[in-house]
Amino acid sequence: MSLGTSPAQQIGKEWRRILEEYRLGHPDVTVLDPPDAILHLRNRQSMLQCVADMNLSDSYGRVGVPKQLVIKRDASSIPEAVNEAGLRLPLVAKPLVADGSAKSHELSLAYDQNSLLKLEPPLVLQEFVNHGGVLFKVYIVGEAIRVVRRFSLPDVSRRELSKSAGVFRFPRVSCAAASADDADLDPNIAELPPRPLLERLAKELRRGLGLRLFNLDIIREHGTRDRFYVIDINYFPGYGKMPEYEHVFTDFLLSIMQSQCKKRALADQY
Ligand SMILES: Nc1ncnc2c1ncn2[C@@H]1O[C@H](COP(=O)(O)OP(=O)(O)OP(=O)(O)O)[C@@H](O)[C@H]1O
Ligand SMILES: [Mg+2]
Repeated sequence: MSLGTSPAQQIGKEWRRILEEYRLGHPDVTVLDPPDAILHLRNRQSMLQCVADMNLSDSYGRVGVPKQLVIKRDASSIPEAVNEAGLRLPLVAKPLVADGSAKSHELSLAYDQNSLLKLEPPLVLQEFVNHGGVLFKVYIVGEAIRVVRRFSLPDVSRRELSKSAGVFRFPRVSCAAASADDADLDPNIAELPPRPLLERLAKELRRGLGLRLFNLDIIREHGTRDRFYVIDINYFPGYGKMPEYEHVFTDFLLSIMQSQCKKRALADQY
């Protein structure tokens, strides 16, 4: 093992080598998404970079990422780093690595400067954006897009913030959160993001990430109609929760087969 490489990274490398060897040995096998592009989503900093670079803004709305900061080590440096970066409390602390393990989903909300010292790097600190307690899960399967509403963390008022202190560890919201589709929600918050905006976002992300099977968590900033933030992107999420998943997947796989057949037919002509 080379110095500076963790066992997990080493296994990851070995796994990629095996996949690459298999791909080269079996040119007829279709690779849906390349392993390197998938790995890009395993780090909460790099996962949102594509959205940040895109700076998507049109007449339908604006899509960005919450202001964030990466802390690699040393919790004692956090308060100063937060001040320098101009991040406003409360902050969501997320483990830097998002590898699907239970640990990587242990998120917390830090309300005050002192509580920042209790956090455990490596992590990403993200400004908490009030969003009316509802988030949108946007599923991408090739060209197809499906959106569902989910309950999320409630807003934190200025008054509440001034009275609160400490680190609040919160459970995995997406597991507990039932569908918010039938709930009696504020229509301004519950309204799905405009379709044309989602289509542009999905198209740019497919291209930028080089992936076809992923989902994103999007929130609408409270008090706005058209200000959106992407807070999370996952590779191959639980598609069982996506409406019409059987049809969407069948169409996706069929379209891939058809384009492969066309390519082969063209290659045979020459
Ligand atoms: N910047 C933010 N502002 C407001 N709420 C946030 C923010 N980041 C995360 N949350 C809340 O925390 C929840 C979990 O965050 P996130 O999706 O990043 O973590 P996760 O562990 O990858 O979750 P999962 O994989 O279950 O979706 C979100 O669903 C949302 O309710
Ligand atoms: Mg999420």
